[in-house]
Amino acid sequence: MAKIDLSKYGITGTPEIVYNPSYEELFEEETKPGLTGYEKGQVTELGAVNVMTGIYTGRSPKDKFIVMDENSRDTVWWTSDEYKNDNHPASEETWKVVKEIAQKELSNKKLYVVDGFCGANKDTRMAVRFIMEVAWQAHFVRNMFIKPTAEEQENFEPDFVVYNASKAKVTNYKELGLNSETAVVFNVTSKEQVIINTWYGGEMKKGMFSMMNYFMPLKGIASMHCSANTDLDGKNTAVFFGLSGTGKTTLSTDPKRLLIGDDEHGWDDNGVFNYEGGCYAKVINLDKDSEPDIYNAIRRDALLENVTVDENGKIDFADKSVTENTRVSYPIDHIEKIVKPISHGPAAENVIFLSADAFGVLPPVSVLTPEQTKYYFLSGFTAKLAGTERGITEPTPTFSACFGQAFLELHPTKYAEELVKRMEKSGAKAYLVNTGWNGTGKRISIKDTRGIIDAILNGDVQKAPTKKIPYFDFEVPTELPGVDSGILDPRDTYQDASEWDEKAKDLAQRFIKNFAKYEGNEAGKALVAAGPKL
Ligand SMILES: Nc1ncnc2c1ncn2[C@@H]1O[C@H](COP(=O)(O)OP(=O)(O)O)[C@@H](O)[C@H]1O
Ligand SMILES: C=C(OP(=O)(O)O)C(=O)O
Ligand SMILES: [Mn+2]
Repeated sequence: MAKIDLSKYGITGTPEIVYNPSYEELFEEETKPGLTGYEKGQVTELGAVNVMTGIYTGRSPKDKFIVMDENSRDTVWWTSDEYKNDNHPASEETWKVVKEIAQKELSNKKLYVVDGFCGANKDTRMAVRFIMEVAWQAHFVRNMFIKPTAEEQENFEPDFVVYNASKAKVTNYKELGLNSETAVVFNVTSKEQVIINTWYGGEMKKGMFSMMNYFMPLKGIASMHCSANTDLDGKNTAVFFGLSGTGKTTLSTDPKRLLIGDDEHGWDDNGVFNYEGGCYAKVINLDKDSEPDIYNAIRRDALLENVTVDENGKIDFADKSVTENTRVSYPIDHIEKIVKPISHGPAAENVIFLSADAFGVLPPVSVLTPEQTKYYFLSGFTAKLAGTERGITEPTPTFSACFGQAFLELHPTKYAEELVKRMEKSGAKAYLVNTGWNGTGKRISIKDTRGIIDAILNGDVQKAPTKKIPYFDFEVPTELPGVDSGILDPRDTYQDASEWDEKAKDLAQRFIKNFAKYEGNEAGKALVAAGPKL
């Protein structure tokens, strides 16, 4: 095993480094007798280990900062009064201080170092080195990132380094211009990330996604917050955009298709490729029968987070006393039907926008025109579901540009441009699928949504009779095999269709108001006609 010297990262006095541990070693480390608190892993009845991630059980977007320097100043899409987002600027002085806090925290102790790739394509992937002091965090990144081969490991030169100092705090955060004792800070020039005072694994995973979202579009590659799969011949790719909890992982894991990836992808001249080596599924109320493949992926080497487990290792997936954002990470090969050995498929032919509409207005499926595609992609209307972000405790309607605003480092129009360019070339069709609520007050069933996805992917939706939905001018099918026809027009799910009408007008108004931020230029103004009208 290659030796590693951490003094070049300003980390000194390290008595022991567990470098690129095997799954066996990770298991030993995270369940070692004597571990206490949030470091302690518990073996469950399914063989997977469960850990508690502490106070932070979801991302903390208010604590996300990017160093503003000569490279980032004119490229990063900074938060502003006109368009608030999660790209808060940090000064170079602040960077110096937070990096020192991390170096100090990580010095003089036993550490875990894991190397992995972000991006399945050799030409454009990022080699990432994670340095941390908690064993299960090493397990998490081993699951989520692409594992180098023995030869790649020998010659591993990191392009990017992540310092995870989850046990440290930024005490003088006010004078540093930070938001709290917790900080997640990126430096796109030195290519480093520092994490302080949060243990949530998602900060490492979505952190590197944010960095891919910075570097990939600058190379002309579409960078997408989506899952992806392809047919059993590996020829007919579909991508599923959606904010957290809208169904990317659930719906892309489909025994009739080969999974490419469940969350982060690029689309270049050769097609759609995964950034990751694993999946990160929500497990709240996980049901063996409606999500059998995810359920079966929960075994030895998978890592559960914040799930309620009794002293005998029995799991209660229904319990949300810690958080609704209970999770499992597993290497992608825990799913049987996957593209191997490289998570890659040809250019997408179907592009699906998943929106979990908490208002119950959007039809379960709408066929979008090319202009509507651009409008609804930039709008990114959906609900933030409970738990994934700090402070969100119930489904909260939001406009999250490109269905992943929290991870966009460039202006949303850049992602739209790259996506549309790729879609035009492949002739991809686009659909808006509501995986959220309707007039029944309940969430649309996974069974109905799966039926809708099947109909999109096998072409039935193109043959179905359709009608137009007022205000939005959505074209919706009125009958689809395997789907309850009573839900396809959302008005039919209300006791009184005028209730839908009221809500629809309100939602249309919200779209119009939100889109104003794109109307500053001709291209944005031209799209208004594709949006809702009152
Ligand atoms: N109609 C539906 N379609 C997809 N998921 C649904 C639906 N109804 C309920 N769910 C639940 O919503 C959650 C979707 O989570 P997940 O697929 O992990 O989202 P993402 O990968 O987009 O973050 C799962 O817990 C799933 O069981
Ligand atoms: C892990 C996250 O989301 P997703 O469910 O999209 O993977 C996240 O937003 O922190
Ligand atoms: Mn997911």
